[in-house]
Amino acid sequence: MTERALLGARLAADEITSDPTKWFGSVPFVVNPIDDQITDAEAYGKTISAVQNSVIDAGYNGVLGDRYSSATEMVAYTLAESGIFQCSIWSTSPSLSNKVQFPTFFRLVADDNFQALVILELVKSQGWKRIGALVGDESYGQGLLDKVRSSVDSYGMSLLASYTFYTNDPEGIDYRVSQLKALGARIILLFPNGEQDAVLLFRSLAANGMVGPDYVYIGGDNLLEVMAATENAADVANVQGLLMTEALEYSESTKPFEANFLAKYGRAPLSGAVAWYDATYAFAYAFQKLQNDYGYSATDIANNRWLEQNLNVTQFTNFSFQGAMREASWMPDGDSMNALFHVMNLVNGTYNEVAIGEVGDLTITNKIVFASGLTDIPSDSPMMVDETIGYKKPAPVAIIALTAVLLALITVSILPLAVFRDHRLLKPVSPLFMALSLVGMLLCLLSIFVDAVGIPTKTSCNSYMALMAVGFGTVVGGILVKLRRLYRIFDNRIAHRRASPNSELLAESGVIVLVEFILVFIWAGGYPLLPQEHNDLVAATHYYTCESANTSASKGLSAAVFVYNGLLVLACCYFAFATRDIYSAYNEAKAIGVAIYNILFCAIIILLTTLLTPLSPVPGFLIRSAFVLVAVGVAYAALCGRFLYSMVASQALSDEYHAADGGGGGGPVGESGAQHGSGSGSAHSGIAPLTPQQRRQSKTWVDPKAAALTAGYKNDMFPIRGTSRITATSQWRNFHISVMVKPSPLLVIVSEKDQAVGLAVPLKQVTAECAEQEDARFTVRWSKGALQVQTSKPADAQDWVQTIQAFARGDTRGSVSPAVGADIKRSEPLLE
Ligand SMILES: NCCCC(=O)O
Repeated sequence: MTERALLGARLAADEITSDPTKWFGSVPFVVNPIDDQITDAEAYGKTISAVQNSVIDAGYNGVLGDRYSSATEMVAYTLAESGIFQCSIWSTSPSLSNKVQFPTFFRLVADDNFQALVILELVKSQGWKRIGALVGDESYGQGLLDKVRSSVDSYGMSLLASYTFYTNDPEGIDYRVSQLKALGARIILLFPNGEQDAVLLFRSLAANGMVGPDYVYIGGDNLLEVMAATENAADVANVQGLLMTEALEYSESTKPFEANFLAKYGRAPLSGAVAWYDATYAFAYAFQKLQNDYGYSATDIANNRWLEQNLNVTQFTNFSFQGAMREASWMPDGDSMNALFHVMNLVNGTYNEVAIGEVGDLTITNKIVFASGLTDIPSDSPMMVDETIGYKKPAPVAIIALTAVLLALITVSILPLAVFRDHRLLKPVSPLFMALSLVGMLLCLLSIFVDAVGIPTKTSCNSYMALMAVGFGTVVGGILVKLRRLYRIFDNRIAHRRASPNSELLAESGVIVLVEFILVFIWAGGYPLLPQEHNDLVAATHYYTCESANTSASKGLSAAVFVYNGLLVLACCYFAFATRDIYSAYNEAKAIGVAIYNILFCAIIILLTTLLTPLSPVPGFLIRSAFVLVAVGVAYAALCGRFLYSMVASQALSDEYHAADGGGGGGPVGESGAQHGSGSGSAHSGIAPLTPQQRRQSKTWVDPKAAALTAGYKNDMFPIRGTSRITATSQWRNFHISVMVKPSPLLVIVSEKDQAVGLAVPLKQVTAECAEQEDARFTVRWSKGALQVQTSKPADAQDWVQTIQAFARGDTRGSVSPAVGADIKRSEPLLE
């Protein structure tokens, strides 16, 4: 018996003893505390023996207590055979109403069926409809939960979930708390067994981020003990705004009791004291009734002679009296006729009454102050944050605007590639492959628009996947084919003999993209992506994803697409590295390397952020799209933009020159002062050079190569490497190479980049040879050097060897090959 119980009961007993005329004469009425031996559930055996030895055998006439229902049940069970009655003011489990099990138990407090309904009425008064419950495993909580569970429907509410937890399983408490959080419960009923598990529960709620303005906790009356204990202050502080129902004890009618209590003990009574006071009087009235009904004396009562009557609880409690709280009377099962409650609200460590009443008549007396410190009623559901992307939010709009600009630039770029495909600055870097890359880039950019859709559809989900896969494959496939072409021309000693024609390279790109198409068709056709709406109740977010109904197949196909494209990128990186030192007029290999390394970097960032980081949809979209834009932007600049810019700049320079020259013939020497692959030493400028047919039709046109041969002169520009004072041993660099008969037979090599760098070797010292018939390279050797010269086709190489040999002999006609003699075309560009 707690001190507050003992003080309340003793006040009543002393009053009874001090009024012998009214009560029991000289027989004193005494209340003694007996240790119920309860420390935990395992101690119930001790409780039973304590009741047997210290109550029944000791000849007590009645029992006040116990507190918690589980202990009270053990006491009542033990007392049943003896016929000794027991009254509790605190044990509220409905199970104690069972008079078969607990025939001598009665109570001066309403059972929890009433408390549960008052709690539901409180919930209803705030407009809440969704509740959750965390419940201890003992009789009290389970009883409350049973009533809540069976009554929510009639209150128009739903119990999202109820979890029973165990004091000896703290991890289980955490798990159950997190489960409730995942269900989005915001209004949560707490029915712990007692102080110990209530504190564990409070800690778990805090650890799971379930305290604060979004959450409301409502407990039953046993939370009072938890709240009262000062050692729990830190844990209790976490559940500010907590609401707690409690049997109504103190009111205007208890003022006389409070005054007497204060006068006797020098302090105000605590919760429970007045109820124990009334319970003590209940026994006095019951014994007095026994005297009246059966003629027992006070001593007979004290000696338990009345037990011979074998009274049941209905007979024993068949009276009423005006208690300190209110009139006390009982139902036939010994439960109190009174079921008045009030609701307390925890605000900054104090408890304010906010509601009072009974089932069907609960009145809100004061506004509830919630954990926010405000009286605004929190929602019973998470306030879902809209995480859909859409075309209206500022950040996605910015990305979409950038995408639109890049998309327009790339679209506009395709036209000049087609119109000026033979321009001297475009043709060497293959406008066809530029256009192919641009189409791939366009597809990637279009995927951003589709990705940004607010509410995805089956079409948008699969379109995004298809656009990204095919677009990526087209860009990277084109790069791979192009790099491999460079590699074959310059580094692969076996393959270099034959540069791949465009048709072959187009076919290779087509095969790469075809594999992407096949994967996309299998995916979209067999396991299509479907929009999935998500309401994440833990993060309180609403968003959509695209997922296949067959997760395994979808994951497999996703992995196949990633692996395939990853291998393409790795192959590109290999060829980019292998061809990094290839020199060309436009540093083409290096530019492609920059593009592919950048694509690899962006792809890795996108993959890492997509797979490893749990990003919410909008940030995920922003990162994904930003890196697609970077990848496409850099690839565009490196693979296409800079050539178009050079062409436009070159045209502007040409126009300026023509304007200054009055529009007369001739023009400036092309970019960097060198024609690119002219066959005879005459530089071409402008956008559209004359075709061979146009040249032949011109009255003034003279076959330049034939003329040059007749004149004993031949020149061109080729990549050259080897041992000499002006060449690199292994890196190809462009040089003008000339052979001439006059003024003396010479081989002259001049750097394309720096015309001050050159050398001249008498042809008599030079030997020239093609290693093999099909080789597009030829070698020139003299006493101090040996150079490899890379032409674009074997016929050119042989022609040069024959020319060098003929000029060395002083023969200016011996070099004319049948093909050259028939139609001397402008040489094919070096790199293409
Ligand atoms: N009325 C709250 C006391 C708890 C219990 O009955 O176990």
